[in-house]
Amino acid sequence: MAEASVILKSTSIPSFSQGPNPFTHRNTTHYHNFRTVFKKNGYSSLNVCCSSSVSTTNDTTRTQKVSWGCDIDSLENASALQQWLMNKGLPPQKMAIQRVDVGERGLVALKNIRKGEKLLFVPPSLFITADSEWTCPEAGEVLGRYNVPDWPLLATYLISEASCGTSSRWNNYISALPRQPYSLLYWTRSELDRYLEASQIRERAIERINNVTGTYNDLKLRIFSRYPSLFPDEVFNIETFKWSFGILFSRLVRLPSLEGRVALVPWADMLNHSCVVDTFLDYDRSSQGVVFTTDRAYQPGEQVFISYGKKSNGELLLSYGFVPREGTNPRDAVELSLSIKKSDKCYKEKMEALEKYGLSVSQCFPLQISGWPLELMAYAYLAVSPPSRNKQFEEMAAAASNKTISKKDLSYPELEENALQFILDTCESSISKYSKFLQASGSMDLDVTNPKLLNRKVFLKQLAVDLCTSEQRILFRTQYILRRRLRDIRSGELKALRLFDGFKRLFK
Ligand SMILES: C[S@@+](CC[C@H](N)C(=O)[O-])C[C@H]1O[C@@H](n2cnc3c(N)ncnc32)[C@H](O)[C@@H]1O
Repeated sequence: MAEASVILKSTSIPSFSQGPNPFTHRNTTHYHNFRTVFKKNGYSSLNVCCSSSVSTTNDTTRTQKVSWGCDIDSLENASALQQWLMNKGLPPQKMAIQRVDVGERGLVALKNIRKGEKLLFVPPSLFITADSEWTCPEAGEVLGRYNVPDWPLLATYLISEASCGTSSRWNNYISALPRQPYSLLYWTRSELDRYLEASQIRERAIERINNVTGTYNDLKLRIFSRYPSLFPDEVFNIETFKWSFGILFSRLVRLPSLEGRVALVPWADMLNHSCVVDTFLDYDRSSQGVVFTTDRAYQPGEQVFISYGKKSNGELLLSYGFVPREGTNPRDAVELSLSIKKSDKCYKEKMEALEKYGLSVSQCFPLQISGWPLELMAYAYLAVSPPSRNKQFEEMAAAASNKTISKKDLSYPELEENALQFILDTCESSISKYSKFLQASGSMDLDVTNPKLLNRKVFLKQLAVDLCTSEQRILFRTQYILRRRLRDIRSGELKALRLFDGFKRLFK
């Protein structure tokens, strides 16, 4: 099964458009306690309870107080969901929703499951897609007239259905969704600045929050404000949009066998992620349902996992709100931001060359424990190139871009040492930012008097500490490799110099 397609995909939503954005994990038992404390103390920044007076067809329930979703580990709502799904055509399952160590609730094997077995078989009548029927059809018609793309449409649909309470056919599903999905969408700007200052994920989170806010503002301006009786502020507001986008980021599935269509697939979305598992959800034409094929055997009582895709810890935190335990994610990566110095004599020429290939003077490249991409080295060559190299600027910029098929494996032996030193310097300055945060984190936020706030801070800080520790680990490894390579180059040069001196003396 093609990986990119089957992941529970995330998307950045630059106002009404969607750009896929890949994702992975494993054992995160240690978060469980934090989450439990966090929830038990009742913190919820998103108290999405609305009591709105809306007079649309079929809307008496909208006038009642509606609570959206449930506590993340609520089994009561989950078993009602399971029962409802069975009544609506979900075939008998070899798994059941249970409380689990990794991921709060998950699907646990009831019987022996073989490797290579197909599971789930969720029929299309149970998917939520952009074509699903609206309990309030007038609202659906309006969005249809405005050609709202899938993501904002589904976000609005979820809110609309949630506000319809028991009149919605999805009531059981929505009641079992988490009231507050744990993604970075729910972090405030000051929390992002405080806890994720060292990590590039902070920028991604800010961008995502801005995209969600921009999408909501756009919908409000163009549609909601024109039809206030269909889309009242009390129901369709930024808080509820953050909730619905949080649900989409953490649960929406892209189905490659249905031309990459996106859908919420109840039941399938109770599966948690593992980095060591290599199986994804997809639509199976022969059985006409969403399935996945196990890549290992499970015994009764064991939690069954899928993969959300090959994602770094930062990407998992961004969309899913968890960080795998250190060293367990082989796809983990950290973004290193390289920049051309303003004082560079060829700053303008280099900038122009980069812009030609869709890059900028400040560019991020992913480092992994196993190494760095060729594009990063090409960028470093450009950054350290003297003016005499200006004929090669374009070639370097092209190789630094992943948008071209030009030769990437550039070799400029005379520039190599400077290029590696440039990457090392950037890497070390990034390491020191992480060290500063990790050292300060021990004493951070102990002064909070409000216990609910304290729990939230402890929880978010722990996530940030775990993320920063894993990202710093990759940087340390990169630092080690760079230092070794530089030492080899320098000792090779030294040898050559000694040899040259020896020859000189001989000829004298
Ligand atoms: C598709 S849902 C899976 C079902 C979810 N556990 C539930 O109870 O609704 C994705 C969410 O599950 C949790 N999750 C999934 N895999 C996890 C893992 N390996 N460790 C911790 N949490 C995980 C995260 O909260 C994530 O946002």
